[in-house]
Amino acid sequence: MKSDITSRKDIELLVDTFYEKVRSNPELGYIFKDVAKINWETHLPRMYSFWGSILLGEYSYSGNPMQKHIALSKLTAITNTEFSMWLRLFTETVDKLFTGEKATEAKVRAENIARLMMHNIQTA
Ligand code: HEM
Repeated sequence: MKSDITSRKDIELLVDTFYEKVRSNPELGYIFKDVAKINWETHLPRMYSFWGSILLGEYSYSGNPMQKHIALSKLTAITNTEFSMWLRLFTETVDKLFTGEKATEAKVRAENIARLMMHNIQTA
């Protein structure tokens, strides 16, 4: 039976599963591989900290995601199409693995941040 997101282990499972999907997605994978040339060994722990801070109150993340995504959008198109796909994969991952208050919060926060990112990219 599925349960809620309650531990660092849950966050790591969520993030790992989500980025597995992202990496093999035709619309998103190349942005990470070819445009940002991501180092997964550093990116994944940053994302554990990001979601751990949002959902578990860890205070372990420091960074400026808005600035990073604006910079990225100058290198490749990041439009409603890419954001919709990102959100679809994120929602699918949360729903496949978890259920509960934190699981819902994860989806709501992702949607709100995505909306703000889109707005900032479009007006940058
Ligand atoms: C189309 C949608 C998105 C794409 C293609 C995308 C892509 C990327 C890429 C390539 C990076 C690595 C940047 C770098 O290290 O140079 C990154 C970092 C990051 N992304 Fe996204 N992203 C998207 C949406 C989102 C959303 C909606 C969120 C939050 C809910 C998010 C949160 C983050 C965070 C926290 C980082 C780490 C920033 C840091 O290094 O501190 N991203 N993203």
